[in-house]
Amino acid sequence: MTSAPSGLRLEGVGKEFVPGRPVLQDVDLSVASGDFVCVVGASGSGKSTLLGMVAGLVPPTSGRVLLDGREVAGPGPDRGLVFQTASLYPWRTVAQNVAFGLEALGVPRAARRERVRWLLDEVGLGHLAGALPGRLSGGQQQRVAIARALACAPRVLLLDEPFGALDVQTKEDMQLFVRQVWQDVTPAGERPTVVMVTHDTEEAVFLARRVIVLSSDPGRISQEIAIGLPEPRPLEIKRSAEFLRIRAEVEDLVRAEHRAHQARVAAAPA
Ligand SMILES: Nc1ncnc2c1ncn2[C@@H]1O[C@H](COP(=O)(O)OP(=O)(O)OP(=O)(O)O)[C@@H](O)[C@H]1O
Repeated sequence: MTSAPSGLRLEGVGKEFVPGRPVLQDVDLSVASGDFVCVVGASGSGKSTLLGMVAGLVPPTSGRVLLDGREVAGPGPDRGLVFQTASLYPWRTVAQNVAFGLEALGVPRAARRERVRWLLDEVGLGHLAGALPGRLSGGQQQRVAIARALACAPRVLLLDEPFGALDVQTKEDMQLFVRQVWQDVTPAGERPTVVMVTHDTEEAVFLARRVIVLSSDPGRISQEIAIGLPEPRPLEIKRSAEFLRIRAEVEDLVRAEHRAHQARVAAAPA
């Protein structure tokens, strides 16, 4: 018996919300288990749609999404999702928010408590376990959302512009944090696969081991750039010549896609 290929695979994936007007077309992508991939591209190129398909929230019009060889047919605990706004349950404490998915899975109370405690320590918020989300800063709320997404030990962590609403310093703290989480997310040290959408090319190059650039009209993968920066990556690496070179390359690609999109919009009949 051969074992199923491990990791995430998109095979000829396309999406049309309006028939005949594809948002995404022929997307082929393989993400090895434990890899960290960032998706960048012009606004409206279909980045969130792509993530939504992996999450199982957006059914593809064509092609298929496979996780460890099994076709994704809907949301599941093997994929954790975090959006730009933390969307925590305001009436539940921090610990209760993190425990939500574990309750839904019927994990016994003692095991739940232990897992939640471990996760809150991991995200540096153990002291706020009993607080309501309204008391937390934006960065803290995103940490809780990430802890909640990790609670069921997902195979894949899907991040959709998770730090887009944060100030620059908090954002950098969160970038270091998410890389740390990626490195030691379970007591066993197992690494989740991370797929993150961001508008911020510096963030993409700092975080990812591979950056995927989407083209527009329809969205397709136009480039895949391996980020060969050394590990671990301190913030200072952002000032290195190699980092700046890769960042400029990614920025040029995204800018070219954006301009091509604008030119097509301008040329389209009114
Ligand atoms: N549920 C939906 N129904 C109809 N059209 C949709 C739906 N979701 C997305 N779209 C359209 O699909 C296109 C791609 O949207 P998507 O949000 O995936 O792009 P994006 O690259 O994430 O954009 P941004 O960078 O601005 O967040 C847009 O034209 C959007 O209007």
